[in-house]
Amino acid sequence: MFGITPKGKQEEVMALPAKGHIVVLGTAGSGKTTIALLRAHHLANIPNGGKVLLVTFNGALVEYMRGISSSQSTKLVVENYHKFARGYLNSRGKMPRWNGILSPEEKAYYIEQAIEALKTKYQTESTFKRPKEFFIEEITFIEKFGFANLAEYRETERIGRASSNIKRENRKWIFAVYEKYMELREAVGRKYDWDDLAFYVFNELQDDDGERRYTHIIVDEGQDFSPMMIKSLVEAVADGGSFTFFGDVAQQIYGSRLSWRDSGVDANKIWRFDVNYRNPATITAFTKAITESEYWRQDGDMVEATAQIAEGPKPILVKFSRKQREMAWVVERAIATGKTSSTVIVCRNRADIDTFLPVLKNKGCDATEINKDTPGFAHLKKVYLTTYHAAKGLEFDNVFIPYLTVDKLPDPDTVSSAVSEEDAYADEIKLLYVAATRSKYGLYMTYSGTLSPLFPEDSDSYDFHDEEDVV
Ligand SMILES: Nc1ncnc2c1ncn2[C@@H]1O[C@H](COP(=O)(O)OP(=O)(O)OP(=O)(O)O)[C@@H](O)[C@H]1O
Repeated sequence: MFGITPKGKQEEVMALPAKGHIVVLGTAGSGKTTIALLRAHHLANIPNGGKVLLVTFNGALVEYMRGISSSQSTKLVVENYHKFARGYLNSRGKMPRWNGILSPEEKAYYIEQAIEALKTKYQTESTFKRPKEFFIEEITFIEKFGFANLAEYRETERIGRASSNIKRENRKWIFAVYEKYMELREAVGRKYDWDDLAFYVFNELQDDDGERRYTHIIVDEGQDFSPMMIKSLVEAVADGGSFTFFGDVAQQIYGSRLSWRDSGVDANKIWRFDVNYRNPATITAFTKAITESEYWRQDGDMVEATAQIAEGPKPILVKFSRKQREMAWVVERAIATGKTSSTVIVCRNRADIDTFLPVLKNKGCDATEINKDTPGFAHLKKVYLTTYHAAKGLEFDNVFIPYLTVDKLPDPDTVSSAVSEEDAYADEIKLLYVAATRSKYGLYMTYSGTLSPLFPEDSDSYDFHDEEDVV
């Protein structure tokens, strides 16, 4: 499949027996997705073997994987976690046909109602004066861990998070809000939210002694799966089958900061992929500088690249006097590189994509936006537009990252709704890392105004230009 020969540790992982738990941690571009796909095909082709589920986080990556694997095998299913979860609960008659899962906004609403109810009941308790975001984050943590009761929640250690300094005796109040929230949502017939779906899948699987659909389950981008999501997938594997986890903690961008190590995966050895097959050494030097920022949270599971295969120019950062000029330059350059290579403009949010799309179209450029619905994204020689989040797992010859200003990165809305600024900065800087590591060749970054504090300013890992140098 797609003409790649696994090398070194990749080859060793390919040769592992088709049973038990396997954990692969790898740096960006080290072939995690590639080996996940190759291994999935290999397992699906075992004569008389069972079905294989390859599961990942975002929809764009699912499409990308389906596109590059061009598999017709009915024994291999590639989908995102939520599709698996909904499908499974549905097969057990546990998924309401309509409105089964609360949206994040609805979840916030019911949590707020729960806080209000408890505030009225316990008027002197100061915990209830904390902002709603604090409760949302804490309840989401409870859900992602799948604590069944207060005792389990109270016992757990919260490490490395600013919000971890909640006194243990106060956790009962947070748990009370959680229980009230559950009561309120049940009263309106809503069974799940996106963060506790996995908990119900896990419980359902534990009660389900029917035959398992999948003999082998492989997770790609596993760093963004909650412990409960992983537990449920492990539980979904048929007896005698295998569970393989691929992940990169440096690319954990969905804000959970929880570790796969809390999910009970039992691998006797951790495989570390440390050869970067995608980014040239010039880009790896730049992304390493990102990880040396004061905002970057170190994690012992992070794997650094020890070798690179690709070659390319040094990344550039261009400063513009005005945003219009910045946009005009990015559009012009992206159209130029898009004629001969796959090129992407990566934005912090959809609104920024919307500012680029009409300008590109006006210039006759048939740019494609990549989002969860984009079918079969491929490395076509053209211009793509995407968000930092949806770029995850993908790769392009040339990457443009515009608007790297203090008012865009970190995203002000994310910072203001986060429990602590420190946590928000630690999450947002990973977005920059993810975007920069998408490039196989060129990396062009721009800003007008004040540069984002998340950008590694004092670094010789990129070339700085004023707009006069480039226009
Ligand atoms: N053994 C190999 N030989 C040649 N090319 C390889 C090999 N392994 C991976 N590649 C190429 O390296 C690039 C990165 O691979 P892949 O997308 O699988 O990495 P990844 O670890 O999933 O990256 P990320 O986590 O950054 O998304 C791809 O273009 C892939 O084809």
